[in-house]
Amino acid sequence: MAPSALSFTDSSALTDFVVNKGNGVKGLSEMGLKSLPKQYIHPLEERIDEADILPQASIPVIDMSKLDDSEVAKSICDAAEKWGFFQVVNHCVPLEVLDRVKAATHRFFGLSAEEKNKYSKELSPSNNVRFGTSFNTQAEKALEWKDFLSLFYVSEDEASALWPPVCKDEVLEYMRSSEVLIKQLLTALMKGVNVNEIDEAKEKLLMGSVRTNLNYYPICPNPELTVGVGRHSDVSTLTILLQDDIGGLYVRGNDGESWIHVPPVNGSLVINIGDALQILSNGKYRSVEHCVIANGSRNRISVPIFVNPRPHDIICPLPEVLATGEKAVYKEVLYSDYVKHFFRKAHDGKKTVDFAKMN
Ligand SMILES: COc1cc(/C=C/C(=O)SCCNC(=O)CCNC(=O)[C@H](O)C(C)(C)COP(=O)(O)OP(=O)(O)OC[C@H]2O[C@@H](n3cnc4c(N)ncnc43)[C@H](O)[C@@H]2OP(=O)(O)O)ccc1O
Ligand SMILES: O=C(O)CCC(=O)C(=O)O
Ligand SMILES: [Fe+2]
Repeated sequence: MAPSALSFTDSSALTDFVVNKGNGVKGLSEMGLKSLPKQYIHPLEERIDEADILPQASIPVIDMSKLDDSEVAKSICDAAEKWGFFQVVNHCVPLEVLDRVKAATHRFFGLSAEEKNKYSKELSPSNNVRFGTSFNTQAEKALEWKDFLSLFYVSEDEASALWPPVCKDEVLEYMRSSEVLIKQLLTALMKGVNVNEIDEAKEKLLMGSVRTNLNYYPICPNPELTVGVGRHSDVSTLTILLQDDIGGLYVRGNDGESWIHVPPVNGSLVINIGDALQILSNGKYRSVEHCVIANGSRNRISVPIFVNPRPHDIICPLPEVLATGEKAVYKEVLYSDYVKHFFRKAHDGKKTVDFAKMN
């Protein structure tokens, strides 16, 4: 039997229900809590202050149907330099594929806690398939109001055998259908840093591994006191993010203080530069801090595809970028060390990239 909200005055009972038993924050939300458990209350400085939101500002929306026009490639590079974020419309990923993966995400989170918990860190048949809640519950001072399923693609065989049957086909279809878009974006971005041809080695370095997360942000009793996802930058090369029609993703403005909302645009995908591309481009392209607020009236989902180097790749500024005599800002780092560093701490804004800074 599920415990009542009152029994959560004991912190270990809450951890047991949410984390160990696999109920997640969805389980908490569905208990109809009237107030947010204290474990989810974030300090004021970690929540978005309304006064810092720039209502008039917006990240660029780029029409991919005009990709042959050199101005479009230029606008992709400009957006990656200036904002680190943009949305694409009229891209080549079929809208039905996006609808199917959104439905599959709802199906996965609609499973019982017991079913979802079969993919928890402790019980999952593979390290590459993980259901969890918040980000790193061991390292965090305050928990985040989000459950997730993380699927690191290794092979068709592993995905077929070990990914949850209720969503695996749809996630694989979404991943496969995004490949052309990913190559189009990387081709444009590489031209902007004097890499005119992406050979096999470069392709592996830029997009040799892919992780897809399914995120679920259930209705929250006091959304203003917590966060859905805390301030962070992605550690990917780039991220292709599918969001539903609810909104709540905010991107840091160029002044380092303000926040800009990323409004849901029907059929669009949000693209953001990750730390790996910031490092490879020696800082020309920016991985920008972002966060997600919690919602008091609707359950939100999002489905990011993180396009990454392979775990055993060494990342550092590309020779083509340094050919002009520019000094390297980042040193050589083993990509899996970089990712482990990110996963082992709580979200802390843009601090992860310091791990790769030249001393
Ligand atoms: C969940 O909320 C999130 C997630 C994010 C993610 C943003 C991204 O940009 S994800 C893209 C990251 N890139 C890759 O995954 C590709 C490269 N992969 C690797 O290098 C490896 O697969 C590895 C991730 C390092 C795992 O290698 P492995 O040998 O299996 O190492 P472990 O010792 O098992 O794990 C290391 C460390 O990381 C933790 N961890 C592993 N996978 C996940 C996961 N999917 N989610 C969370 N944490 C994970 C694992 O627990 C280990 O920590 P310990 O403390 O247990 O040692 C953005 C925002 C969000 O809110
Ligand atoms: O849910 C979103 O809109 C963004 C989630 C995110 O930033 C992430 O999973 O890295
Ligand atoms: Fe992110």
